Amino acid sequence: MSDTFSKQEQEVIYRLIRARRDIRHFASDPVPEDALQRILEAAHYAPSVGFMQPWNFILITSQEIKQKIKASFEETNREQLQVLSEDERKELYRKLKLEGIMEAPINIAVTCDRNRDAPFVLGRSPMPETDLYSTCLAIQNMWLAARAEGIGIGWVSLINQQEVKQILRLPAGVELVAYLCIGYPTQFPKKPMLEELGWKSRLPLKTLVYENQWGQLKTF
Ligand SMILES: Cc1cc2c(cc1C)N(C[C@H](O)[C@H](O)[C@H](O)COP(=O)(O)O)c1[nH]c(=O)[nH]c(=O)c1N2
Repeated sequence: MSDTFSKQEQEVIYRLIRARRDIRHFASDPVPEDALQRILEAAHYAPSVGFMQPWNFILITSQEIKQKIKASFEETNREQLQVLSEDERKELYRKLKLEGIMEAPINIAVTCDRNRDAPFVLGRSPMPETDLYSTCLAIQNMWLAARAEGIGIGWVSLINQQEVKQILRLPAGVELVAYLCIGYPTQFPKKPMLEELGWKSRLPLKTLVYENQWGQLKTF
């Protein structure tokens, strides 16, 4: 295997990054086992603090468990609606579909075992949350690999974390990082749904790059 990437390969990765979407509408077609295996392997190749590899993946297909998670979503979503005060924004929020728990053929809970390799994880002590950040990197790898396979992933954080930890019987020290819905999407929209529906737009990159902020620097 060559250790350089051709122009064509480079284009593929940038196209993939832009084409990835958060998916809430799923078809009922099952996810092939070999594709799921590749997606999980992609996750497992993520970088991690001290090479800790703190993640685990809980595959959920049980209707009963999904229903319990969906109930947690519904309650949390109702609470969030109450937090919104402006009428217009509230109306828009009400229209958003923010999960596909029951429709997605597989749900995956991604966890972080904070005690793995304890007590000494190289590089974690000064920034204790780096094990959680590592787990998020694994999730992004999954998201991209799934997109390459034509499979969609939707992240659902509108759930009660403690309640879901109990439903999934996570042991002490194991944190729930993400609850994901996985399956073939009805479509991959060109833009984020929140952008399409006018909730929020993508910020211009140049407003986020602080060039020469210390004055004396000429170049980065
Ligand atoms: C940590 C975290 C948590 C959530 C999300 C994402 C991430 C990274 N997103 C998806 C989010 O709305 C989406 O990524 C952005 O709107 C941008 O859209 P694309 O992902 O580019 O399609 C998300 N979406 C949703 O419908 N319900 C949810 O609860 C969440 N929660």
